[in-house]
Amino acid sequence: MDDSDRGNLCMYSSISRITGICWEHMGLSSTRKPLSGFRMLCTGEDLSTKKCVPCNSKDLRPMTEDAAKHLIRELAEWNLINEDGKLKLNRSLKVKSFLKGMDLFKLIAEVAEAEGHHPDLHLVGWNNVTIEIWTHAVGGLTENDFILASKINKLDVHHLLGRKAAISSQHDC
Ligand SMILES: C[C@H](O)[C@H](O)[C@H]1CNC2=NC(N)=NC(=O)C2=N1
Repeated sequence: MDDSDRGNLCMYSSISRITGICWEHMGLSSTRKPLSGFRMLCTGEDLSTKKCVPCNSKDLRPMTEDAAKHLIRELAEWNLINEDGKLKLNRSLKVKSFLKGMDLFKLIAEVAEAEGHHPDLHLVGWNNVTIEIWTHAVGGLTENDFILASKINKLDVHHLLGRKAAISSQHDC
């Protein structure tokens, strides 16, 4: 092991100690080399600058509830739900009209297509939108889901939302 590896090892072990969450809890592929491919445990802001990975990676597996509870703290406006043992990200918002709901879906769809990772979108009672995100390929949550949610938070959608929802979304950190 040369000096740079030793330095990386030191950095890696100190970071994993700080985060207290080993990276395999993050639902990342185990084939990534820890030293070179270590992905920092990110804040909501950092997540929006990351890119989703293809979900057909054979090593991808769902992250633990502890890891999800840690990451959700960085994600304003989103909730962690457990549906029959399956963890999902969930966000609800009111739109001004049914058509504004469709416009919101279109904006979200463009982000999802760019990431190759897709939410479940619901529009009920004409103006109630619910977004659910989980990684279908593994039946749970992976980092992809948090990245997509963080990028959705970045969308400028105030003009589409009902007054109350718009005010709360303006307080996004
Ligand atoms: C190969 C590609 O990664 C898969 O088809 C993607 C498409 N979008 C996806 N989106 C979500 N939420 N989960 C998946 O497992 C998934 N798989």
